[in-house]
Amino acid sequence: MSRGPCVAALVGNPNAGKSALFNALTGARQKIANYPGVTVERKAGRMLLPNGEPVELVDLPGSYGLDATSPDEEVTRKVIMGEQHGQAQPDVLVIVLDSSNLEQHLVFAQEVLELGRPTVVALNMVDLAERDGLVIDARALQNALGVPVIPTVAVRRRGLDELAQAVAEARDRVSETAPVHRPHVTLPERRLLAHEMAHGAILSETARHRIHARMDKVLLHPWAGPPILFALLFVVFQAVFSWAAPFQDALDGLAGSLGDLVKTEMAPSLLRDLLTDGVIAGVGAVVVFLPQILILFFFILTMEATGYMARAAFLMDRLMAGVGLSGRSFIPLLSSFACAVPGIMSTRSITDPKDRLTTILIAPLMTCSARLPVYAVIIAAFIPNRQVGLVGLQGLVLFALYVVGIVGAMAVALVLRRSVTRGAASGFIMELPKYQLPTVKDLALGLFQRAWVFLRRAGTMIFTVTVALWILLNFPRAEAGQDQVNASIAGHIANGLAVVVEPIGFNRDIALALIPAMAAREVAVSSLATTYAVGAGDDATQAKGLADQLKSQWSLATALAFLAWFVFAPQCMSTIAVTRRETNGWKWPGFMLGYLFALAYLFAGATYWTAVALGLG
Ligand SMILES: Nc1nc2c(ncn2[C@@H]2O[C@H](COP(=O)(O)OP(=O)(O)OP(=O)(O)O)[C@@H](O)[C@H]2O)c(=O)[nH]1
Ligand SMILES: [Mg+2]
Repeated sequence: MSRGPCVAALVGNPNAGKSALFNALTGARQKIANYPGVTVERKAGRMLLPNGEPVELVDLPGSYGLDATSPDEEVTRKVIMGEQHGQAQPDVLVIVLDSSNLEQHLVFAQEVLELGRPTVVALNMVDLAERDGLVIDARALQNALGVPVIPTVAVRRRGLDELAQAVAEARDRVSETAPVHRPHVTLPERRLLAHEMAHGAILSETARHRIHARMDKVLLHPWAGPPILFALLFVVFQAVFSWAAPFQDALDGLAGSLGDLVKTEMAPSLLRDLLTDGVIAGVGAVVVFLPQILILFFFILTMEATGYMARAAFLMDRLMAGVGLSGRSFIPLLSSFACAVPGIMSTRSITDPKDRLTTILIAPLMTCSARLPVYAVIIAAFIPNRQVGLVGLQGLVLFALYVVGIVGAMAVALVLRRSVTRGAASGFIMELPKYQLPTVKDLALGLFQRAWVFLRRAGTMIFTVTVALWILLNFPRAEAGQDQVNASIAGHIANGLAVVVEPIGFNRDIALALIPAMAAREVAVSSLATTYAVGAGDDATQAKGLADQLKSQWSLATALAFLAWFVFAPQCMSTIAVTRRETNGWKWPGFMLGYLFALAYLFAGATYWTAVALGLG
């Protein structure tokens, strides 16, 4: 028997709490959320056995069976079977069961047990079972399954020591005994057995979950459900603007006084200009949107944790089927509102390859959080902060931009499913997770992680690109009386590109911002801020903020065209890279770039000319 570090793997149905257990046992911070299909890759961490011995613990994507049909389930099967490259076969399998959903989860559990490997069972979510009025006899289940059964509550760290102890004992048995092979049974037989075992283990059941059933009746109602979802999203976008305002003003003020401080304390020099025009004006222009990002994620994380998000997927299933997608695409598309990169990765839970490809191709149309600073800067500058009836106009415009992205994605899906990714929509079965109140700790941790990601991007990529742009904007130096931006290298390039984008109403400054913004969309904001700061030179106009600069230099028609451009334009290197990885080649990322740029150009142009015709030019 090999005596390398012991390897244990967490296996089970989706949404059983595997990642929550993994985090609790290893101190990792894997994403957990209250819907199936969150984990799509294996992830290893280190946990300690009670005797202090380290064990490699592997978190796996949830699975319904070992005959893997989707790419993420394939990973689970391979790891369990020891066929995954670079991953030692687990010595111990930890089956994670949702105790309030026992019968269903016992089906896959039996299939894993039939492998005859050293196994322990974590009877997780016993708190939810109790809440729903279920009392479960872990002993009876242990006798029925023939392996140790440990009740756990991953999110409250209950039962963790006992689980670690059971893993240690199972691990010791590895070296002593040869594997016992269990008889192989068919799926219907497993279902029947699961039913019997679940009923044998459930001691009592009261009808406490009636409230939740009633909530589902309303929230999932074919007529009442969608308006509720719509209204909820509407509130979210109102909040993004109105709640963030005071915080954003404070940050804005801070950046302003920081710039003033540098200006008064340092002698005029290129370094001083780099600090004020590049770092503070440029990077600062992006950082001030942190409050908005956090408010958006507060809602997303809350909806995920409560179980409402999965209901939204259920509601959208019919609409998705209409354009040839299944409700399974909903979760990846939803994740893309945060960022298309994890969104595209989570398409691994989609079984049908064409379904999956279509979802990957339209994911960048979902409004990712990197677009928020771009939209917000333009909206704040050009859309008056007025009430229209009960709602604010700025929030309404933001909401509309999100809707245009979604409608665009659905239209593209419809076309793709009838051409390049032709095929029928596949059926959709998703178990609905239980309603839960989000824990303050998880919510705070999730927000902290988002803030960290955002600030790290600002400090690394956005900072680098902005400084590079500042250099290209400052050299060669302009002669007296000449415009510095026009004289610079960046200005020359921008003037060239401007010819191409002039027909859609874009000016030189926009052309200049679009190139560095290929790295990431927020860079458009920092680039504009830096360009205006450099262009203004040292005179009084520099005191003006970015919003005032935009207002004085752009027409409303140009601003609207710019917004339309960013709904479609594929300005994100990471998305292209992840698409290449997930589709194994350059064909589909190339296709994605082509069709999105074409749409961006078309829609920005249409917006511009319509606005001009309406007299907004
Ligand atoms: N109340 C309660 N909630 C739990 C427990 N364990 C996990 N959860 C919650 O259940 C949800 C699912 O947990 P995850 O850890 O993401 O589930 P998973 O098994 O990794 O799911 P996939 O990655 O989709 O396969 C999350 O909202 C967790 O906060 C528990 O013991 N009690
Ligand atoms: Mg998981």
